[in-house]
Amino acid sequence: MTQIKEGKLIGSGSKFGIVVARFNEFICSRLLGGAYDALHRHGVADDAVTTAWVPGAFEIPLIAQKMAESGKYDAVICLGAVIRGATSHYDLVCNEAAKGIAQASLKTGIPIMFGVITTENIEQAIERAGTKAGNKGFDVATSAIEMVNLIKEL
Ligand SMILES: Nc1c(NC[C@H](O)[C@H](O)[C@H](O)CO)[nH]c(=O)[nH]c1=O
Ligand SMILES: CC(=O)[C@@H](O)COP(=O)(O)O
Repeated sequence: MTQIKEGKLIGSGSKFGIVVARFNEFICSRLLGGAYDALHRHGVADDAVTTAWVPGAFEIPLIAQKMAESGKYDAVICLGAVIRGATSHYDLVCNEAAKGIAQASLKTGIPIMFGVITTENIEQAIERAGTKAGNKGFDVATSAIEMVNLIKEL
């Protein structure tokens, strides 16, 4: 019985697109740094990574899908930070970003990783962007490498 438990964490030879939101840039720049760190530590060449900035998380799915459709990337990493405000806008942005990213990945067959943190307040976002709760950008980039290698083994 063949069992593929996980993709290897070998990034060399693979190409990655990154879509990062400018909204809450203080947080997103740190998520991006974490993603770069993970890719570099796992052997991904600097020139194998292309980063596109978008206004906010709501715009991530479109650019992520364009990157995935281009055939230039083995995986796309999406980074953003949606922090709840005083209205229901938070819920709409979170839901559409998550739904759009998932749909783009299934439509294109390319791993499009959900690295958009959705928090109740700024403190929670800071905790997940390189402090007490780690760096979600690092985590999602590592998962991207695993998914690329897993697909190669199927
Ligand atoms: N409030 C946040 C937003 N809102 C902006 C939207 O994402 C979008 O750019 C705008 O509605 C124009 O289409 N975006 C975030 O990434 N994070 C937020 O907390
Ligand atoms: C998550 C958001 O879009 C947020 O910044 C909007 O804040 P508000 O609901 O106070 O307008």
